[in-house]
Amino acid sequence: MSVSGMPFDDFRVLLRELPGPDQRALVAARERDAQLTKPPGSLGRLEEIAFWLAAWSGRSPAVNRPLVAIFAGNHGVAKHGITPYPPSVTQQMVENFAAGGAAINQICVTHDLGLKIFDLALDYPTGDITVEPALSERDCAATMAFGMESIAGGTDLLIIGEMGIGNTTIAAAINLALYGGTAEEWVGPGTGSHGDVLARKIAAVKAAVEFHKDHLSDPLEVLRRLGGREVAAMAGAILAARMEKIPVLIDGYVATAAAAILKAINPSALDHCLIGHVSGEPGHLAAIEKLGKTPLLALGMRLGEGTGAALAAGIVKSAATCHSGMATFAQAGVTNKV
Ligand SMILES: Cc1cc2ncn([C@H]3O[C@H](COP(=O)(O)O)[C@@H](O)[C@H]3O)c2cc1C
Ligand SMILES: O=C(O)c1cccnc1
Repeated sequence: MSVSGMPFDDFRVLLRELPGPDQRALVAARERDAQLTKPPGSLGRLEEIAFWLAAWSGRSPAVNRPLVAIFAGNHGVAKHGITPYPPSVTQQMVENFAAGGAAINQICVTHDLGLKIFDLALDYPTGDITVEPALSERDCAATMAFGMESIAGGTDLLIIGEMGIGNTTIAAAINLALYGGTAEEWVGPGTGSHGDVLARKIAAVKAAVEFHKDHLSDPLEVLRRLGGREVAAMAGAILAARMEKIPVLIDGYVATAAAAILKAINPSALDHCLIGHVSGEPGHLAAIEKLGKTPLLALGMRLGEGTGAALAAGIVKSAATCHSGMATFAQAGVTNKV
């Protein structure tokens, strides 16, 4: 927490002074790529991914300790009947993650990814954003700091996921606050909100942005007023990864909204991130385009938990392995183009 002033001050300073890409590692990766036994460019986006890994890790592309970090939180706005499942499912799914029974567990097994779950005061839902801020500045800053600590055990590829019943409503409110448009454009079914439930979801997002409208020009205020603990922690984790030279894969609609807060403060804040997939949530593609990104996968998934980004981690691992493991023309005795 800041000793100098308000709790957000330290984050404002960090976000002003973000480290840039490592040009030496980038040049070295481009030089090696040109020697590998393939026509130039023939590995398409895999080559770009290898360069991105080099630039943002500061070394030769490698993924040896990928980590899926799932942040879980509960939301006061859920009391408005905006989602078909009760908030108790958040804790139950945290237990399911621990027991190995969720989709994300199986994807982690498939691609040999580490998995850590961070549950954030699940018995204390955030404030109801239609009538009060989700979090105090102190709570929001402390939760961002907690998210920053999530990578302390070390990783070389961070995959950001979440669990929190009601959090597609939160993500829609953040997007409406950051980008404008209408609530209808940003609200989708989430886990399956239709009919009256969907109408209440749209109404809650409208009411929340209307209630806080005089305070939304500062993205950190958008985060604390409309966000949630898992959203604040995801923003902190993405920021910490930048400071520690760890490339990041972002998952679906909710994780993208957390990332958007950082981009709104510093346009270069997500240069070390790729969007793992475009989810089935209708507003996700527009939200990704606002970040100037192109998702790696489009599989019609709409689950969260980091599942889409974890699948994309398999592609990122392949990009690193091709780059580091392929033979050069000279090594293999293959004739290069004349
Ligand atoms: C069993 C179950 C497992 C999940 N895993 C992720 N989510 C996803 O659904 C929630 C967001 O959707 P909404 O805004 O409609 O509540 C988040 O917890 C998200 O991670 C799940 C939801 C359920 C019900
Ligand atoms: O895209 C997501 O992140 C998403 C979609 C539906 C439900 N939960 C998460």
